[in-house]
Amino acid sequence: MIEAQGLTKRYGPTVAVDALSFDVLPGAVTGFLGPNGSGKSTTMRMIMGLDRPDAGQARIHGLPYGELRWPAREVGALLEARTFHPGRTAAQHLTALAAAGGIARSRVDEVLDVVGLGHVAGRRAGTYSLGMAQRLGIAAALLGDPGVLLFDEPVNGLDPEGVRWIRELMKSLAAEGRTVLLSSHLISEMALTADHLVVIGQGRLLADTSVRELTARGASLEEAFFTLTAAPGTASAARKGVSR
Ligand SMILES: Nc1ncnc2c1ncn2[C@@H]1O[C@H](COP(=O)(O)OP(=O)(O)OP(=O)(O)O)[C@@H](O)[C@H]1O
Repeated sequence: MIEAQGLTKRYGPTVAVDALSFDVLPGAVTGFLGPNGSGKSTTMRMIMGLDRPDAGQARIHGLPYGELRWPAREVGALLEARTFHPGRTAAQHLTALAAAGGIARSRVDEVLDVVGLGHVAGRRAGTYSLGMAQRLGIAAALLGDPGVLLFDEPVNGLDPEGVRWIRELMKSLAAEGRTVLLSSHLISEMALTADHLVVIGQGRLLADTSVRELTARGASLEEAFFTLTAAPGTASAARKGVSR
């Protein structure tokens, strides 16, 4: 389980995340939706202990990331693709991560197979396409077999087969009882993948509800999303005004 309580992050005058509270429960895919710049990545970074909140707290299994005993075995995240050394092979990259995280070496081959990179594991990761790099990032997230997983835009750069693969992977991870938080800009994809949604705008919570409930508010999930995120003065809000 992930808990965010009053999470707040400022960058100078910008309030990136504003008193944000939500829980992410196990056994479901929770979609994390919001317009560009609404604070999704910053929130995920605070959950993973990479950014320090100015106020509030994020906890995983009841503890801040920094207090987890074996963090790599409790939580895995894909926050950015290409966080590997380009000169290392995928197998070398994952082996180094396994050693640092106290994870058995045998997991490296297992996760390479799960993400479909087994046949190119000996190639330098710097030569990978964006889609292959995303798969390597997912392999790294899965390496410690963690119960909590965060994925920031994992379908970026993936072809249709890859997008479908991600959808099925997310669902199967949730079906195994894991906690899965997934951000994406693709609302249609979210409608197919997520069970629950946390929607934010300008760093604030706009909705914390099931996909079914939010979809029922409008003609489609996309319409419901636009209605929810339409801030005064935006093009989207103007469109709404005209239609009313
Ligand atoms: N390191 C930083 N320094 C200054 N401002 C930042 C920094 N990181 C994020 N921000 C600002 O914080 C706000 C939230 O950004 P964030 O990347 O968390 O949003 P996001 O919802 O993930 O966006 P996107 O969907 O475009 O990836 C934005 O206004 C962004 O410009």
